[in-house]
Amino acid sequence: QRRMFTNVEMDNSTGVAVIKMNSPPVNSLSLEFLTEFAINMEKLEMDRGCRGVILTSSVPRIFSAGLDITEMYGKTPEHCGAFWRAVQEMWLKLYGSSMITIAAINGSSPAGGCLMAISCDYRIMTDYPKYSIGLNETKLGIVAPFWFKDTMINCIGNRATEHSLQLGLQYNPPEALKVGLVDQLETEDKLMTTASSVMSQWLAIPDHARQITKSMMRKPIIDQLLRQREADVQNFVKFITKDSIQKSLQMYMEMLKQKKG
Ligand SMILES: CCCCCCCCCCCCC/C=C/C(=O)SCCNC(=O)CCNC(=O)[C@H](O)C(C)(C)COP(=O)(O)OP(=O)(O)OC[C@H]1O[C@@H](n2cnc3c(N)ncnc32)[C@H](O)[C@@H]1OP(=O)(O)O
Repeated sequence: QRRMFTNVEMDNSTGVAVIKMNSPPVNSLSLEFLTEFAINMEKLEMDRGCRGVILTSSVPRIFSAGLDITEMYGKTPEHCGAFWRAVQEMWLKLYGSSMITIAAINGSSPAGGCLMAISCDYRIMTDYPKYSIGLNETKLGIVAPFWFKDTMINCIGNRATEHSLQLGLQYNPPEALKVGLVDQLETEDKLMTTASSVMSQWLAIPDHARQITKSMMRKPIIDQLLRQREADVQNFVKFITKDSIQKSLQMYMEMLKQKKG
C-alpha cells in the first residue's frame, strides 16, 4: 500500500487548498515525497476551481528538514539522478505555479524546506524563538544549486543572499523577518487564520493580471533551469557521488544522531 506524505484539503467555497506535509519525524523530502507533492500540485493546477494553496506542516515543530539526506548518501548514480529530477520537478511546479501560494511556516525549515517556503508568493512564520529557516548547504559541505540561489535572490536580494549562502545562515523568526526571508510573524494559534486572511487579499486581485505579473518575475530563472535541466542532473550526480562529498554527508548524519543522544 502506498504511503501518503501530504494531505490535501480543498475548500470549494473559497477555491483554496491546504497542503499539509505529513511525513514524520521531520518531513524530509524523499524521492517518493517529492513525486507525490509534484503530482498534487499538478492536479490542483489543472483544477479550474482552485486559485490558491496554503502550504504547511502537520508535523509538530518542523515545516520541513529539507532534502532527505539518505537519498543522497550511498546511492547509485541512477538513483541520485532520479532523486534530483524529482527535486527539480517539485521546484518547477511550486515556483512556476499560476496559483497564489502561501507558506504557513509552523516549524523549522532548513535547506530544501526553506527552498519550498521561498518558492511561495508569501510567507508567514510562527514566532517561536527555537524555529529557524535558511539555506544551510555550505554547512553540510555542499553547494546550493544556481536555482536555489536565484530563488533566494528574488526573495531577499543579492547582498543578503551572498552573505546568507556563504555562511549557510539559519535565521530565527525575527531575524528572518528583518532580512525579508519571511513576510510576517504570527502566533501559533493564529497562523492558519492569518494565512487565510492574507489569501483573501491576494484573491481579490484579478487572476490573469496577477498570473502574468508572477510569470514575468519568475520565468527567467525557470527557463534557465529548463534549458539545462539534464546538465543540472549530471552536475548534481557528479558532485554528490564524489568521495569527499559522501564523507561530508556521512559526518553530518552522524552529527545529527549524536546531537540527539
Ligand atoms: C563544484 C561545484 C559544483 C556545484 C554543483 C551543485 C550540485 C548540487 C549540490 C547538492 C545540492 C543539494 C542541496 C541540498 C539541500 C538540502 O535540503 S540538504 C538537507 C539539509 N537539511 C538539514 O541540514 C536539516 C538537518 N536536520 C535538522 O537540522 C534537524 O533534524 C531538525 C530538522 C531541526 C529537527 O530537529 P529535531 O526535532 O531535534 O530532530 P532530529 O532528532 O534532529 O531528527 C529526527 C530524525 O530525522 C533525521 N533527519 C533529520 N533531518 C534529516 C534530513 N534532512 N534527511 C534525512 N533524515 C533527517 C535525523 O537524523 C533523525 O533520525 P534518527 O536519529 O534515525 O531518528
